[in-house]
Amino acid sequence: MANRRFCVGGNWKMNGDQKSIAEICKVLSDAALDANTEVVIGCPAIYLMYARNLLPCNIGVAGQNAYKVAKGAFTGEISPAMLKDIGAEWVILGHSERRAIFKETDELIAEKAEHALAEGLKIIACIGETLEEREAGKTNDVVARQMCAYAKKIRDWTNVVVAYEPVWAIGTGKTATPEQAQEVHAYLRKWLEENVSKEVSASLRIQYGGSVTGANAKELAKKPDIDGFLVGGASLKPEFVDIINARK
Ligand SMILES: O=C(COP(=O)(O)O)NO
Repeated sequence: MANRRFCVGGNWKMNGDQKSIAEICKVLSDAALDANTEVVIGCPAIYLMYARNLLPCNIGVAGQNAYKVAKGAFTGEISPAMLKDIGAEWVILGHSERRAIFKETDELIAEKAEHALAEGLKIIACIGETLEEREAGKTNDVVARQMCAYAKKIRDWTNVVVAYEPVWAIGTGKTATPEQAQEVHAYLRKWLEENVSKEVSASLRIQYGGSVTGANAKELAKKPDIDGFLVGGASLKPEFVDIINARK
């Protein structure tokens, strides 16, 4: 396996309340987690400080979105500076739900990435194709287009993790096979080498996301270009510990 620290993110999306968040934070705090795996929790913004105070410091917390400027008249938005101010070290950007439901464009997401990095946050930059795009044989074209938009704004990839999340696998139970996921991850590694640098291609962690569970994580984790996961539904359950320990 390449020398990239395995990184597992939980994306709680718009789920949870104080009681359930305290419960899952206790499960994570009490669990014997693989010290070689970096763990990041993407918590709803309103509960970030609460989760930050409940989780041990070896588990990072992430916003699930942030705007492209530090402050101003942007009702309802939050900024990377605010995330940092309350102890969040990460932000998830470009999730397919932000793209599909909230109509975020490649360009806006890339501007958000640029600003979040400039503010000192680490980012999980999401990409992924729809079922229609895959069935039309356009998977590589789509992820290349999305990566190109990020690459126009990202100068230093040190604090970037990319999450490849095929939209057709998110929340559907139709997980990409390890071979399907590895094929796209390998393509992304090649794209990075050709369009960014050999060093970034070798060092950048690429997470897989889309119906990852405690039952399928180990097989996915065996693939050489899968460097972790971005987990939705299963990150709200105790089985998230098994996913974190997939390489243990
Ligand atoms: O959206 C996802 C994946 O969600 P699921 O694990 O529920 O498919 N990660 O950001």
